[in-house]
Amino acid sequence: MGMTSVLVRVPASTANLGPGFDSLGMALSLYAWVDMRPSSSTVIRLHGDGLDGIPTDKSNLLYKVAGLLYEEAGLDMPELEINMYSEIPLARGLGSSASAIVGALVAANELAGCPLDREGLLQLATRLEGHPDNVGASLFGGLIVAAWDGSRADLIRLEPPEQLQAIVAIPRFQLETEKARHALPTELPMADAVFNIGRTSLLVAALASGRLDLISRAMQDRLHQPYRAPLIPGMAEVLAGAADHGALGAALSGAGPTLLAVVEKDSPRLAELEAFLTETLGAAGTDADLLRLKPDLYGPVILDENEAPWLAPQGNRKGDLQA
Ligand SMILES: Nc1ncnc2c1ncn2[C@@H]1O[C@H](COP(=O)(O)OP(=O)(O)O)[C@@H](O)[C@H]1O
Ligand SMILES: N[C@@H](CCOP(=O)(O)O)C(=O)O
Repeated sequence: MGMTSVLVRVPASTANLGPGFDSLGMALSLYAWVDMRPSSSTVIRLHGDGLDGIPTDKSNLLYKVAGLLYEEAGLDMPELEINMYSEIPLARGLGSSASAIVGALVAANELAGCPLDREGLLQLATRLEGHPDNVGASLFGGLIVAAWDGSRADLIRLEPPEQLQAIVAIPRFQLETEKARHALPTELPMADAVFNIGRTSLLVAALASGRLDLISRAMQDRLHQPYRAPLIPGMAEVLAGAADHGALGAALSGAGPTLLAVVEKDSPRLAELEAFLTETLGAAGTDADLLRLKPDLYGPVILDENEAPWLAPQGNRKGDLQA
């Protein structure tokens, strides 16, 4: 017997972490909330202005994903009342679509009496998103290393180093993941493939063993970032200079346009790094908003329905870390 209503909070994610294209991801302390309950007719409410333009009829992603969960479980889907609020900006490289997919899957799974375990949810979510890095991070929290062969995802979750935090610079324009994937070549030189295998392996080992000193070199990439850089004015300069301004490493977040700088907790150079990010992007004509975030360690969390953010006015998001 399932629950009669479910409110779930799901973290954003940053995919790739540089070289780990479609394989590495980290959950971030920026969230989406999905509430789902059976109803006499289907109603979808999107709260706040962050989800403007998203349909609220049965073509909505959340509704369709809930339907797939019921289908996978071999159950009839009831009409649903769905409410969602999100802090995760759309199409900026912070996994908004993955958080919506994971939120809808977890909520529908709870309503249906948990026919799928988390592993089953990962397989379904990866099939829907097409790559496991964002959905894996949103579903498990922390750092994830994943592989996908088109039909099966294998994933290991790692605890992020305690000292690791992040600054994201979010440009004020959208870049659909699909468009940023079309910028990629269909073939790569062998030397570039070898370069990425070395950096990805080193990055996973550095993160697993807390070798923060290696992160900057391990986050280099030749597989996707050089091809996506022309889509984001100032990106190449940010990636080249961030380590000189106090970052442990820097990468394009997911398919962009957001840029991720990994920083050490309590670093005295955060303000210097933020000024560098804003000025470098600004000089290239890219206005961006900065957030200080932590890794999210939990993935989806079921909350009491009174904790829905649409029940209370939202303040402006400033990020989690101390200035
Ligand atoms: N809550 C939601 N409901 C419906 N569709 C959503 C929701 N969140 C995201 N999406 C869809 O996902 C798209 C963004 O996904 P994508 O291009 O992969 O970028 P990202 O995942 O980096 O934000 C949006 O333009 C929208 O079509
Ligand atoms: N590995 C994918 C990640 C896309 O992430 P998103 O947050 O931009 O949806 C890619 O690099 O295309």
